[in-house]
Amino acid sequence: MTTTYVLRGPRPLGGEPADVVLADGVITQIAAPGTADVPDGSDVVEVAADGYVLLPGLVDLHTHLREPGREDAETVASGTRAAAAGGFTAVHAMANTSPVADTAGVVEQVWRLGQEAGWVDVHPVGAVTVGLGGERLAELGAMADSAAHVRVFSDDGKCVHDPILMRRALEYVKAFDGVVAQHAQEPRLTEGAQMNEGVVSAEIGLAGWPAVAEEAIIARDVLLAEHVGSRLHVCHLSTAGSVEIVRWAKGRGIDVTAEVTPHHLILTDELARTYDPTFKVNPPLRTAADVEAVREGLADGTIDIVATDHAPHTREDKDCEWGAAAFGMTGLETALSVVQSTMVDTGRLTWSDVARVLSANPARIGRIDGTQGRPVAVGEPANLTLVDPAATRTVDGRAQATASGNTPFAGRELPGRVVATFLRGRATVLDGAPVQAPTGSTAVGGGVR
Ligand SMILES: NC(=O)N[C@@H](CC(=O)O)C(=O)O
Ligand SMILES: [Zn+2]
Ligand SMILES: [Zn+2]
Repeated sequence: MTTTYVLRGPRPLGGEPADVVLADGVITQIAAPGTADVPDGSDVVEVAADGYVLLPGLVDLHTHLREPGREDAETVASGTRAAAAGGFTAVHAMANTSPVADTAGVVEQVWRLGQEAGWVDVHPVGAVTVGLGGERLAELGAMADSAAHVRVFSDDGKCVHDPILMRRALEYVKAFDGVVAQHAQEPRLTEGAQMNEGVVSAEIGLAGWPAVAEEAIIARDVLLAEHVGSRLHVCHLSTAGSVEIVRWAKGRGIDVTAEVTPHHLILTDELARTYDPTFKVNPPLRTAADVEAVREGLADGTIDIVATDHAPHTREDKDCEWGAAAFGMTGLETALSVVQSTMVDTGRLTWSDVARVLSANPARIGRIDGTQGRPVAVGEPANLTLVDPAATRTVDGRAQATASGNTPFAGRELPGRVVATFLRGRATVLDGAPVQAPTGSTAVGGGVR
């Protein structure tokens, strides 16, 4: 018999308090506090949730799980456990593994590993080009038709810079309502780049990565998407100019969506002065004016989602001098807190907006909105996250569930704590801690069927 959970008094989407009952994988009751009928004779767990906010399970469109190939940095099991701890019930796993996820075989392997781990639904992203080489289109159709039902395609880590290939990819994915998620980085303008190009890079003498290297690709790609009538997603947008281009493109009716990472909502290139490679990331941390622009873009809907770009790296790849260190920072376990701190506690987003940018919209863009990113309503799958917004915590990299310690928030105090996460009614996190590895899940592949 499965456990029935009775959540006492949480505020769904930050609204009025209610009792919420989860049974047999779905939400079976939403009732006035104290009035929910508790079924007799079943295995019932009551969760005191006064003052907590109940959100739909979070969905990440951009996670690096590193398996296959770099299991020393993260595995599907460790990364998805971290995801559950951060309040997620689904993640899209980026294709820059080794081997690259550019065939039906590799995406099915990642999808199966996700099912076996059972922490969240894992939806593999397929590579756009063979081996992320930027020269030949991968077998997008075979990945789409595979058991993994791939709908998101990306060479993330690398930019699809050849305009002919980008055009063909955009045309190709239309056949199965897929999307190309572009890592927008003009390679020639960023050769040797180590950080944002600006006042700080000039002062400390690190090679700069200019905003125009991102903006030029986004401008090109929205025009290509318009030309071929396809769907484009912009990964980890980071500059004020990029926000303006996406705003213009949407105004023109172009089918473009965009994401911002938690770190680009809060951190700036001033942190490079520490020469601590924890702050080395692609795209680089930008200026305070850019941070303000991405917050504004997220608040006004120009930016559709927050995606973590969780990029775990081993100690060897990060504990070295800045120039030699890998690009990337972890994010699954701090994302919601950063969004609360920068957007909710500042009055720029409501909790209902948070549900939109961290659950409904990413599920829709990834075409998994049949099962994830659903409303908190009776009859819906019980994919839920219970958050205590009044809690504060000091981030301890070593105490996290991810196998890698490269969090940029170590030692920082952040608001909010994920108290519980439910995947189809089964608790993956309770009392703020991942619950013993669940045995397999009933995850279905992504995409519309
Ligand atoms: N964000 C990063 O700095 N690194 C990512 C690649 C990427 O997202 O471009 C990684 O795979 O490590
Ligand atoms: Zn990227
Ligand atoms: Zn990435």
